[in-house]
Amino acid sequence: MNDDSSTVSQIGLLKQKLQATKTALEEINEDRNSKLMALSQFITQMSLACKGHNLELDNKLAKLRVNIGNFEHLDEVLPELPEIERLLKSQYHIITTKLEQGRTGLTNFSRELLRVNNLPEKLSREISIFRQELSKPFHSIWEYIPRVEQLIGYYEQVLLKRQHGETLEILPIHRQLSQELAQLISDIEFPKSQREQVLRLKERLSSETLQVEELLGAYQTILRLLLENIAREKSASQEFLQTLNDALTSVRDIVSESFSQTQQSQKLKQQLNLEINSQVDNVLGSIDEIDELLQLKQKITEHMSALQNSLARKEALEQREVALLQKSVNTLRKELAELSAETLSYKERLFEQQKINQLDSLTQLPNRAALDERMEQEFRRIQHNESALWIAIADIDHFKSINDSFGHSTGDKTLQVIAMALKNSLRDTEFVARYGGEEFVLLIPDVSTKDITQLLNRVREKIKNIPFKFKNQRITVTLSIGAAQVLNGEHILDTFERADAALYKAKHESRDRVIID
Ligand SMILES: Nc1nc2c(ncn2[C@@H]2O[C@H](COP(=O)(O)OP(=O)(O)OP(=O)(O)O)[C@@H](O)[C@H]2O)c(=O)[nH]1
Repeated sequence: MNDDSSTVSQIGLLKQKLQATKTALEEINEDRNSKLMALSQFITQMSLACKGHNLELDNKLAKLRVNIGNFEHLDEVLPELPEIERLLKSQYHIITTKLEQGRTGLTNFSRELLRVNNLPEKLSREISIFRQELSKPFHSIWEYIPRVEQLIGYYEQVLLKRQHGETLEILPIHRQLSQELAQLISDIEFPKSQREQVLRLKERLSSETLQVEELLGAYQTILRLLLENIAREKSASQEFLQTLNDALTSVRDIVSESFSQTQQSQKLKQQLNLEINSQVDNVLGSIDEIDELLQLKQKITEHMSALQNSLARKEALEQREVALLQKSVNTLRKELAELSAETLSYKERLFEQQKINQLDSLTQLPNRAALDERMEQEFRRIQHNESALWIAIADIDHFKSINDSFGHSTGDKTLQVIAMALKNSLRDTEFVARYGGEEFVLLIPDVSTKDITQLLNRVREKIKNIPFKFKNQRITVTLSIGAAQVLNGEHILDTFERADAALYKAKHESRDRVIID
């Protein structure tokens, strides 16, 4: 009984141990399975991260993932591991090299961005800091991507700046080009209809706030206006030439028609003359031959009626000739009247153009071309009647400072006021032209050496007394004037040189004065 009971208790104990072992085994299995599951998940993540870099590695990781999920195939996993490890190492090396290359690429690209002209200071500073940060190596692709994004952002800012032109600062070369264009515009005479637009353009070209795009636009506009003018002038000339050609063609047709008609009439007349002569001969013959008075009378009457008939035909022919001639003359007159009207209007247009070409568009004073012409005329005149002629060159003092302090358009208005004042201070026989910039040339005939100083000082004082007020500031504008008289035997251009030298002296003797050579 005791043996039995001890056996039973041992079995019970063993049962308990077995149960405990079973439970422990189940726990081990559970633990193993959950670890394998975690490992499988890790491999899944890893294969996702590596996917696409290396096909062999992708396959191996996929197989590993499947085998790890299946305990029976675990021993197939182990031999694969060293190979997977090798592939992973090589992949790491490849990625590190690529990241390094990427970092060099970003560094180079950011350097190029920094070289873009006129980068805003803030952007340039940001890119420099970015470049400093790039000096540290990247450890993963996740560090690389934000850098690329950052650099793209900088690039966008540079592009935007270019597109909107917000900060495309105007360089000295642009300023020089705009000054040259403004000067060119001043030298070209535009028709009245375009003057306002050209003046506005000129104002913008001299403005401190001029943009590069505006400069390009100005070039484009001026070219367009010039082309329009050339086309208009060309078509006006073509029209005139066409009218002239048509008129000449119809004159030629009329002349040749009337010539051929005259030739035909001439032939007919010759025939009629022959007829008339032979009829007169017949009359004379009959007088000689016929003695019988009655018979003679009859014969002569016959001849006379034939003669009358021929004379009437001749008269009709001559009347037709006169009528035709009259018609030709009328047609010719009409053609010539039309042609002369056309010529007159063309001449007026040419005259208008010539006037435009000789006027300075800003001040409406005669320009340099007009001055050259007038100097030649005056020179011829004084050689002919040996009278006096003075050339005076007047230059506004420190004009640049007016532009600089109050703006170019104030400078323009000042030039207009001074031009008007100069014109009004001269007599009809005297002449003033805008020579260029802030320089004016006066041609003064028939004034003695004694009076010229007084006259020019009066002009100088007149300008000085103009009450200019810019930005509520009273400004006195003065002139320096140099003058010379054309001497006997001297060419007028040499006189001009002397007047210019006198002006130079006036400028160097503290300005606001007249110096006579
Ligand atoms: N507003 C305006 N300025 C002009 C025009 N033509 C020339 N100028 C300006 O005239 C100025 C002439 O300057 P400078 O030659 O240095 O002479 P200045 O300042 O008058 O000095 P001085 O002649 O030595 O007394 C320049 O700034 C030109 O840009 C124009 O049509 N309009």
